[in-house]
Amino acid sequence: MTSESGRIEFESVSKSFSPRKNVTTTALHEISLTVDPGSIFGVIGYSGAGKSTLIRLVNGLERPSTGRVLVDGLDVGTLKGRRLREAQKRTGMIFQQFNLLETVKVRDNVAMPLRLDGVGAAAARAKAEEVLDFVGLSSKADSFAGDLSGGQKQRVGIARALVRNPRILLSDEATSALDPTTTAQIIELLRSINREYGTTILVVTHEMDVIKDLAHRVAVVADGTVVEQGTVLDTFLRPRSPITRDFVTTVVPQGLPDRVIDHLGGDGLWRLLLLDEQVTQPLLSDLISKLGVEVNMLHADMTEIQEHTVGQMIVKVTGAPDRVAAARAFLTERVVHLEEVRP
Ligand SMILES: Nc1ncnc2c1ncn2[C@@H]1O[C@H](COP(=O)(O)OP(=O)(O)OP(=O)(O)O)[C@@H](O)[C@H]1O
Repeated sequence: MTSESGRIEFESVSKSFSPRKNVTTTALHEISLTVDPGSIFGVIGYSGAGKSTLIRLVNGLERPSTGRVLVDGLDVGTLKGRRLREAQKRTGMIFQQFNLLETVKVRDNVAMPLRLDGVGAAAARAKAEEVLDFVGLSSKADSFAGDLSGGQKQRVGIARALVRNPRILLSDEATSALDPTTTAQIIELLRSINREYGTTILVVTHEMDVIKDLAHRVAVVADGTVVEQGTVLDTFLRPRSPITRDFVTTVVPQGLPDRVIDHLGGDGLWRLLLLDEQVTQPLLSDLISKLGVEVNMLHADMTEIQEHTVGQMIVKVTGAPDRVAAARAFLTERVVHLEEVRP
């Protein structure tokens, strides 16, 4: 297997379900996406957007109605029997509800995929212990899975997903049942798997925080279609569609209360985004001293996105109309993004 393996391509993929006669649900419509080998790709959408269906197409748990899903060039939707099982070994999967056998010991849960592949008990056990060590759970190998905390169960789920050395890890809302601290630990573990093994990770989630902390690229899905895709940083800085804006707002609140906007509204009420060294500039003092305007700072925050610092300020600039226009031009030069604030 080369380090270039682990590529996933969706080529105009649609998927419909017909659970009953005369009833058809289109879960995915004309999806085209490429997930590069060794990257972490996030898919975000609300409940029912088609995320689980999308991820299940990658390991052949669902087949496209039209279009193709290629894993390292292999058209997964056409495979059957032994060839499908071989392809499925390239992908591991983790789930929101962990899907462990609760009354089975942790070590045996992890070794299970290898035992089902026909690997001998001793070799399967040795490999299970190796991956349990990687996820930091060696000490729980003899515990029953049902006796572990949620975060520990997800570590076991991850160990089980890694036991066949997959080139791709699929994560279906893997942190959605966990508290914020445990979520951060699981995200760090997934990042370390990506770093150390070059494993491609495809993660579906409804939480923009997870995208921010984990993914390199993101696609936003709504009603079975991709409404926007790009790098995570760019998506946070310049969300284009309303739904993407809504997701970004859950991490970087973008508004002021409407009452405040109504009170201050009109020209000069701006939201500024600053990137990396821009956040340490004496921006507002320069603005005041060079352009002679008044500046009222209404909101400021800072966050880390993909090893970049992103600062946000909402300001109200007042002065003569030509001075306010000059202030706008001055700021546009010095920040990465400026927009009017409206209710
Ligand atoms: N096996 C199935 N039979 C019939 N309809 C299905 C099936 N699987 C999914 N659907 C439908 O396809 C649409 C997308 O479902 P999917 O589970 O992929 O969405 P999701 O974004 O993962 O949502 P959630 O986060 O709530 O699981 C929904 O309307 C769902 O009812």
